Amino acid sequence: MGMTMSEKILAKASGQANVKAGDIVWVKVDIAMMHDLLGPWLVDGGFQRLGGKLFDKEKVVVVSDHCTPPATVQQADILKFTRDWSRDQELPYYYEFEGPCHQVIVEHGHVRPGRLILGTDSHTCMAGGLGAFATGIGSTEMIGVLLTGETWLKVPETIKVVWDGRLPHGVYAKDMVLKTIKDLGHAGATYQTIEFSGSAISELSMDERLVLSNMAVEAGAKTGLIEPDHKVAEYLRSKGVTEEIDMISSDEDAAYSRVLYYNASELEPQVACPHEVDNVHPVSSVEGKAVDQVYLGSCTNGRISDLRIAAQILKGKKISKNIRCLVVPASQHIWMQANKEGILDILTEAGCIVNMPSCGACGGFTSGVIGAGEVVMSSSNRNFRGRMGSPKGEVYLGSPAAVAATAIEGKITDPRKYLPKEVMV
Ligand SMILES: CC(C)[C@H](C(=O)O)[C@@H](O)C(=O)O
Ligand code: SF4
Repeated sequence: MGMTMSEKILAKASGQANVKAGDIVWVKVDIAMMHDLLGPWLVDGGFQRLGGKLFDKEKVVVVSDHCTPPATVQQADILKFTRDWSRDQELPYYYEFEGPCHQVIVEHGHVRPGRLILGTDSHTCMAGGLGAFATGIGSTEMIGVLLTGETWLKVPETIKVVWDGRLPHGVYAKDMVLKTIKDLGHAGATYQTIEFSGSAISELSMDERLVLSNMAVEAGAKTGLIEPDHKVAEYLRSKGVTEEIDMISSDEDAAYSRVLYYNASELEPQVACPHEVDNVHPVSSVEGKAVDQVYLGSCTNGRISDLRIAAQILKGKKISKNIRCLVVPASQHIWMQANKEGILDILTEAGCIVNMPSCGACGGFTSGVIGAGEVVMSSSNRNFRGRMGSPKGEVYLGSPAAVAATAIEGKITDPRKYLPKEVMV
């Protein structure tokens, strides 16, 4: 019997030739990632009591992103603690104010195919888009990882999600993943890997693939894997990675717990409605719902291709007078690229506010929280009660194109209306 990508990565990490779903394995961790909110200030007590010595500082990456820029004194204190701790531990990889950790660790080349990456954040699974087994762990568990570089994991079963065919104009990876989560349910992949494959997945850019893996956890999955290919290899080379790339793939005869098949050409734009990420409907059934805020950003959909699509839609137009539109590039690097391409000018001329790269508005942590009764159309990944501020607010999730079209009308809008065929991507 062959092995899935998950089984292969966990076999390697546990120093065995073969493992199978259900096995409990001791694994060596390639990258331990923490962010400010669930990082040093939470782990340090236990870490110091148990010796306070990192297993390998080259393999520990810390990113301050949730409390940036700090909106309260407590957040500023957490940020200071994180910065001081990273300096005291002489960490070579501490990033601050650069954007959400998942994007930052991809851009800095920490994410590579075949690696085992554990992070104190549920969307650590995004790194699976490059073929790494990446998953979130709690801060207490992270203490053990920091001290020993090891932990145990149960090898997950894998659900294969096959998307063949060609995506229609105006339909994106976000729509694919929302549809997949609708069908799986928000807990339908609990403790399993989702492996995305098929011709529509191979066609996707790296930016778009990361959307799928990012949201795997929204169906409860441990990680969301995509087989690495030449696009991943080229991306890593462009980031200065010179070592051999592990082009890992699942064996033909690997065992899957479930296989779902989709034809991408039949997909329409999708929207996740309050207050569950699997409450997904075609945009046509929620069109016209008035919103107060539009949010284009996050580690899910704040990348350069997302900002380009929004700029195509908003160029020469104005956002509705009834709303505010927050644009948050997913990293400083993306911010600079968008600036070079004139995208930030287009968006600000349309009336959007461009905020610094951060988790702030996405999770209702710093700037951009919503009040009771307010409705948001967001390009992010979660819409549970209170996600972006008041529990009496409502969050709808859609693609960046749907978000940009909604900004123009002030109500949820089918993006295809604003994407004439010749400029659609
Ligand atoms: C703050 C943190 C617990 C959280 C996560 O783990 O995902 C956040 O990043 C989110 O997106 O909700
Ligand atoms: S989902 Fe939002 S809050 Fe969580 S890491 Fe991504 S940008 Fe930050």
